[in-house]
This record gives sequence, C-alpha cells and structure tokens, in this order.
Amino acid sequence: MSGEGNGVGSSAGSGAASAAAGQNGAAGANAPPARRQRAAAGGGGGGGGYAGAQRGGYGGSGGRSGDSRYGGSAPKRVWGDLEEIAAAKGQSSSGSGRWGEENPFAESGKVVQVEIFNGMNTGINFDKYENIPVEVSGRDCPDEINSFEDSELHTRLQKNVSLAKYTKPTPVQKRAVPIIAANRDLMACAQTGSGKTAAFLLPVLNRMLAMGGPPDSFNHRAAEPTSLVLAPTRELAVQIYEESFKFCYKTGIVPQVVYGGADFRDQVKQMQRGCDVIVATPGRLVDMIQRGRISLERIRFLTLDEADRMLDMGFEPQIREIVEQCGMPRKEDRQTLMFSATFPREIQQLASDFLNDYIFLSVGRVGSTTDFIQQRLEFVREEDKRDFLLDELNSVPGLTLVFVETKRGADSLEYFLSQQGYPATSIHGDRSQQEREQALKTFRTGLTPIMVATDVAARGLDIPNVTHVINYDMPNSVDDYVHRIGRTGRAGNSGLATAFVNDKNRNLARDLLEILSESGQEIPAFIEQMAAYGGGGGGGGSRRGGRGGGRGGGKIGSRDFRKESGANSGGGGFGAPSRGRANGGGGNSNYRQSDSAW
Ligand SMILES: Nc1ncnc2c1ncn2[C@@H]1O[C@H](COP(=O)(O)OP(=O)(O)OP(=O)(O)O)[C@@H](O)[C@H]1O
Repeated sequence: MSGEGNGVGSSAGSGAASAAAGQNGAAGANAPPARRQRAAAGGGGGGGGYAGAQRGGYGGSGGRSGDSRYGGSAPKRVWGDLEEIAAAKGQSSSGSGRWGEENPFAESGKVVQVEIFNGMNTGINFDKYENIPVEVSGRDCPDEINSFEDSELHTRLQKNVSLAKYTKPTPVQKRAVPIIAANRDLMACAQTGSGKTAAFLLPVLNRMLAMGGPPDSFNHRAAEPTSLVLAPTRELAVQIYEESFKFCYKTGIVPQVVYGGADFRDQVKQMQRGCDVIVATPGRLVDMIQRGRISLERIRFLTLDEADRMLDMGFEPQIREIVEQCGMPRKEDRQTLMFSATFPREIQQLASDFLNDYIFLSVGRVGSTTDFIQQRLEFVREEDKRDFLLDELNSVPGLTLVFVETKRGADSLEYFLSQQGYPATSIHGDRSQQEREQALKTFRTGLTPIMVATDVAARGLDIPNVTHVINYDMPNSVDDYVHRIGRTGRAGNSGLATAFVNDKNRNLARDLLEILSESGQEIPAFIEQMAAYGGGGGGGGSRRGGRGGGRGGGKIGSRDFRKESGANSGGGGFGAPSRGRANGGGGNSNYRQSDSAW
C-alpha cells in the first residue's frame, strides 16, 4: 500500500502541497485537497483502493473495466450532480454515482468538501470591477451574463461555485462564460487576479456535462482526456488543477495534472484512475505523448493559460508540436481558448493560427495593472539595492515577493537575507521540484514571509495575502512587470509594488510611464526624464523588439490585432504566419528566447 500511497502523493497531488497549504493553512492539513480526497478514498487500499473503486480493479485484471470493449464489470460512469443522483437512488448523499458502492467521498463527504473549498476569498472586493471597460470583437458575440444563475451552468457547477464562495461573476467571467458556452473560440485578456481561471474552467466543464459527460478517459495504456489546459510553469499547472478539482467536485469528471520534475510513473498511475481534464506543462506532456501514455485524439477543449508566454519563442515549437503533430483534432473540430493578462500584437497574430473564427475579449485595458495595486518606482543604483531592500522589508509587513533577474542572484539574495536574520526562501528553475514546493509552502503559510524569485513565479500564481511585490531587478519587458506585480492586489484586495529602477532599465522607461499614468499612479521625475531621453520603445530585450514606433513601441497589444490590420474575423486570413515558419524557428527573431532565469 505504501508504495501506491506514496505514488499518489508524489505525483498529481505533490506539487499541490503548497497551494493547499495556503488554502488550508488554518486547518493545518499539509496534503492538498486532491491528495486528501484520494487518501480518504483509499481506505484500506491506499491509492490503489481508489483506483479499484473507480475502475473496478483496472490494474489487477489488465483489462479496462467499465468499458464494454474489455468486458469489465465496473460501475457505469455517471456524470452530473452525483449527490442528487445518489439521493434519487436512495443512497447516502455522499455515496454512489460514478464510483458505485465504493465512492471515495462516501466515508468523508463533508470533511472532503470543507477541505476542498476551505479558506478561499476572504475580503474580496470585486464590486470595484463593475465599471471596467470591455472590448469585444468577432462576429455574433453572445450577451454577457450578470449572475452565475444567468449562466445556465449545470446545477452541480452552480453548487460548486457557491461552495467556492463566488457570489457573482467577475467581468471576465461575465463575458467569457457565455462565449465559451456558445462553442466559440476565444482570445481573452484580463487583468491579473481577475478570475480568468474560473472563466475558462466553468464553461468547459459545463460543456463536458452537457455533452453527456466525457468519453472514457483511459484507453488500455494511454489517457485520453477530453480537455487539455496548458500552463507555462509547474506551480501554475498545479494551481489550475486545484481549481479544476474544486469545480469538478461531485460531477464525475476527473482532472489530473502532469508536470516535469515529478515522478513519471506516479503520474501515469494517477491517470489510470481517470483523466477527463488534463492540466499540463508542455515538456512533460510531450514526453507522455511520445511514450504513448497520453493521447490527444479525443481533445475537444484546448486552453492555453498565460497564452502569450506559451507562444513566445520559449514554448512555441512545443505548443505547435502538441497542437499540430500529436493527433489533436483540427481547430475546426475542437474549441480553443487563450487567456492572459497581456497579449502582444505579434503573439496574437501567431495565436490566430490555432484559433477558429474566434472572439477577442479585452477586459480593462489589456496588460494594464489593477487599481488595487499601488506602484512605487525608486531610483536605486545596483550597489545600493540591498540596503534599500532591507528598508522596504522593515517598513512593509506581510508576505513579500522579491523578484530578481537570475537564479544565482536569487540564491545569493536569499543567503544575504538569511544572514541578516530575515526569514527568506527562494524559488527558481535550478531548484528541485521538492525545494520549489517547499519554498511555496513556507511562503504561503508565512513561515518564511519573504520569497526571492525569478520569473518562474511571475505568472498566474494566486497566493493570498501577498502585500508587497518588490522588483529588485526589473524584468526585460513591461509585460513581465505587469504579471509580476499582479502577484499582489489580487481578487480585489489591495497591494503594494515597489520597483528598483536605474539606468540599466532605460529601455522600459516609456512603457512604465504609460502604465503608471493610465492607472493614476504617482510618476517620479526620473522616469519622465528617462523616457524623454529615448527610454524604451520596444528595444533592448523586449519581446516585441521589432515593433518600435508609436507610443514607445513595445506596448501591449491592447486591441484585437485583426481590427488594426483591417482583416475580417475568420481566424485565418489576417496575415497569420505560415505554419512552417515557427517550427524551425526561422524568421521569428522578434520573439524573445526562453528566459534563462526560469
Ligand atoms: N467570481 C468570483 N468571486 C470571488 N472570487 C473569485 C471569483 N473568481 C475568481 N475568484 C478568486 O480570485 C482569485 C484570482 O483568480 P485567478 O487566479 O483565476 O486570477 P487570474 O485572472 O487568472 O490571475 P493571473 O492573471 O495572475 O493568472 C482566486 O483566488 C479565485 O479563487
């Protein structure tokens, strides 16, 4: 049992430990909800018990129980509101459904529910988002919804939304939910922390339920998911998985996560327990596909979270391979969704290769920061940074995220802070997965309230109570700046972002000036001077290096590029790059190479 049990822990659930620690901190439970749920399910048989329950002895017989092709005898899969289905059959409210007599929720339904939905969304102030400007383009865009009740979400999903304490949809949810429900492809930009994850998860799960539930998701050797979500970092993949776990609760739909740095075989074992929704980082996914452990042939829904990052030079060849060369249905036969807070024009153009007749949605000024973040720019010479940092740490209490440029820089700053008696940890691409998880966990729980990070932590991570983000080293592009500072001021809470700027960052000056002025922030004189003397405009390390011109060039693609290029909304035909181009990498020099800091 222990081997199996460990397997459960160290695969899908393992990376989630940190996320769960934050959500369940008060309860003191270290395991993530998913893992706890499985543990509860395991009973006498550990992880294997769950597998057995779900798949009727899948592993033992070598057959595919529950699937008539294999003559198995496992309970037929059931989707919907498993609680209601069970009640109708006169079974216990937490019993039955897809899992038949051995439902993993059976023993601990209420406890599991509390653990999965515990500790979310305190003090959220989404009211302030109400009047945010929205831009929608593309043909026949469905009307927005004003409440979750309007959304025609399945009753079980509505219940899960309530359990998650979401009382009303955020602006991006109001728009995206009906668009996705109408089976339209979508490219969506909305501010950091504005609820993009639920904006794609909820309608996709709803469509899966409306389709009568996904087909069986394991074909003898390979998992055959219906929905694929791609994310750029392991931590973000785990976080999205945690969200999907929450919304899948008692629907019968099984989410899984695969990412590098965790045991391959454990992840395969995990998927044998069902895999309707797979959240993945690209590298591990390609590996799984090549080894015949995941098939994309049944993918019906493809989501790229942090899509601009996924399609820049670092990931684009892998994404293209996954989408175009691994048996995934053509774009006409799947629904493709892309979400990010920033969407540069060139990346939009590239993205349109993967989208079919899509709607472009921009909530708030694309790539803008939220009003909930107070931004401060300080002129700090390289040699003075450590002193300034200590001053900042002394004056602002709470969880502080310090961004640096390089992995070595992160190690050295963490060491320095520890030497000075500050409880700090660090996260970057050279640390082992276990170390990364541990760092996130001690940060979330406040054991080490200072975390030094490279850009690996810049996107998507939803850590409650981060009061202060310090850009000790400025990033290469203003998009990265926007994502980094978005780790505070989340979900309507307020936060502070301080940046140490000096002559090295001249290339960002104009973009920073623009970001500060549009969000009504104080503009320091030195930034105006830097900007006036040629500071910025898409040069020097900006991903959009070739753009130049205009208001400082290099600016975030705030509008549907199809409008700018005067094209129609047909997905193709916008001068989108040819497919051959990106694979070889030729002719793509505008895009930044993968950031080595990761
Ligand atoms: N309708 C809602 N009501 C209350 N809380 C919500 C709602 N939607 C999302 N949230 C919460 O808001 C927080 C931010 O959501 P999420 O992480 O999806 O933001 P995001 O837009 O993806 O941010 P980023 O751009 O940084 O990735 C999460 O804690 C989420 O649970």
